Amino acid sequence: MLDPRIFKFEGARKALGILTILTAIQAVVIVIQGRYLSVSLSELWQMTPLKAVALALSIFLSAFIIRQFLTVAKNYVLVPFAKQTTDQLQKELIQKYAKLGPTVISQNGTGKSVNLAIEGISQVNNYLTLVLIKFIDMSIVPWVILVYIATIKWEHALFLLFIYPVIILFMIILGYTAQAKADREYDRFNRLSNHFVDTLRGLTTLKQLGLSKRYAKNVYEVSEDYRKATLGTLSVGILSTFALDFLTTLSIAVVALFLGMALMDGTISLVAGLTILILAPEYFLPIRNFANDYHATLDGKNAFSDIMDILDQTELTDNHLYQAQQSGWQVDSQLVLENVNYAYPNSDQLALQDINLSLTGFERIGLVGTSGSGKSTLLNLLGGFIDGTGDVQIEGQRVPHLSQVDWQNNLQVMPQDPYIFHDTVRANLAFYTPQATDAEILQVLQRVGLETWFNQLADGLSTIIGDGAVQTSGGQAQRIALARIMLDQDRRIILMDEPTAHLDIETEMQLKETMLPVFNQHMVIFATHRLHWLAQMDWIVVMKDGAIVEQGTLEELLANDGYFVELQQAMKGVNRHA
Ligand SMILES: Nc1ncnc2c1ncn2[C@@H]1O[C@H](COP(=O)(O)OP(=O)(O)OP(=O)(O)O)[C@@H](O)[C@H]1O
Repeated sequence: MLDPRIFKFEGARKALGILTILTAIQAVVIVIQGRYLSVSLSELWQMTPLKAVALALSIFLSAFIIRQFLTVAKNYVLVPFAKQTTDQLQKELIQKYAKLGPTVISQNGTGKSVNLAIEGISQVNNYLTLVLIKFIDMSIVPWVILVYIATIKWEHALFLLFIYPVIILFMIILGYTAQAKADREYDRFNRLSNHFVDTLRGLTTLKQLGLSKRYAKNVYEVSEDYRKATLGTLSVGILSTFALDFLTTLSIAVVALFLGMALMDGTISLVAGLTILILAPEYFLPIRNFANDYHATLDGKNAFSDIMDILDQTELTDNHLYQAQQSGWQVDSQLVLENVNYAYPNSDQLALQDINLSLTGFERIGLVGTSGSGKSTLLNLLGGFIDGTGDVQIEGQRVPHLSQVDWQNNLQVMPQDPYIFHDTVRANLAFYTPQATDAEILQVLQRVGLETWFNQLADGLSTIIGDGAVQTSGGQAQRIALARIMLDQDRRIILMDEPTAHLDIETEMQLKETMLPVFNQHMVIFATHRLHWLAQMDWIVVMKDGAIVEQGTLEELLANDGYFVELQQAMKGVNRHA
């Protein structure tokens, strides 16, 4: 019912402790309220003068007011706790995304990941605010009332005690059905989120292919699916509310019947009978409240569980094992991978198998292979975003993976679609080098050929670019990524994942001219489908189905007349038609 991981949060025990005390007081107050309402009614029924009933009435009224006051006080304790917990959860989740890296996002999908950090957090807040109080109420109030009723007439207490597990059983059955429906709804919602983000991302392609209408229909169908799943959950929620109300009302009616008979027999006084009758609905109220809100907050429970699962993922604690002996990657530095394997968590196939690679100093290494051969996975492994099994040594130091802080401090990355942050030109360029001066940034802008573009910007280096501001073309984004690399003199390893794949050949050639000098004094690992880059590489690694099938200089590979030559023919064909 409650995820025990809630108790891990700061202030949880204190808040729950205070809530428990307040609820216990409230339970006693409910009993007093019921008792004195019965006394007042019974006295009034017997025509006792109002003055004589005044004390009982005022006790009842005071209990009533205190009860309401305690409800407010409980919310006063819970709301800040829920807010603080969800704020902390949001911060931790985003930090965890940053620590776990891109793999966690690709596992969950971008839509779901974003959704968890925004909508999921508000659902968790709702869940904590609604369910916690109800849960504590349910754990305390009925039992205090039951003990009191037992002191009046144990038979009724016994009946109420027996009926309780029946209700719980009923709730569990309906709860399972609701949970299954809510899980389905939650899955659909995540699918919808991912679908929505994919559609937005691919809008240009869809428009170009004239498929946007068909895709809009697709989005409509996924939304419809989600709507139906939501209605399915709601219908179980409504059914369960109805069933619980029916069952509790029936139980109260049975109690009333027995009380009526006992009154007629004279085995119970009017005050005692009325007290039991007034307290019986109070006995069932917490479980009814809990059940009602439980269904309404199932999505919050699911979001909480998903967020906690991500937060519970083990982080690497051994990322300081490699201690750089010299300042950064040098001409004599060496990285050796021996028999390295890697499988993505959601797949039982090896995406990298038996990788043996030795990289030294400022080499330029070309990574080639058909689509899906494992080039990006190998770059991710070298970047320390994923860890495989096998033997890894940096400068002779054996490490379990490359997620080593000192190693990653050498790296610069130039992906296919460099991300332009919604920030100033200055911040976007001085990404690796926050200390860069304006003069240095301007010089680099000129070197990468962005001068004309820059001169048109309204606020110079302070102009905001990125999503929702000044947009950049694919070529401009690549130049910005290159400028980031140029500004940094310390990081000497550049990982490039088909950085020119989206560019037309003219832009690519212009960019190539700017890029080649940057390769000097760097180790460059360059995954590409474009043949003309290979002539600039010192060493070429040929991949197929996750394995390195050949490696050597271009001349050696050509002389071998093996898979590389076959691949080259195929690439030539593609490149010619590109
Ligand atoms: N996040 C992922 N989860 C599961 N499998 C994945 C994931 N990313 C890639 N793969 C699989 O791993 C294999 C290697 O993919 P990878 O992206 O490394 O190939 P690639 O050579 O870079 O392809 P491309 O040239 O098309 O970018 C493929 O079979 C791919 O389906």
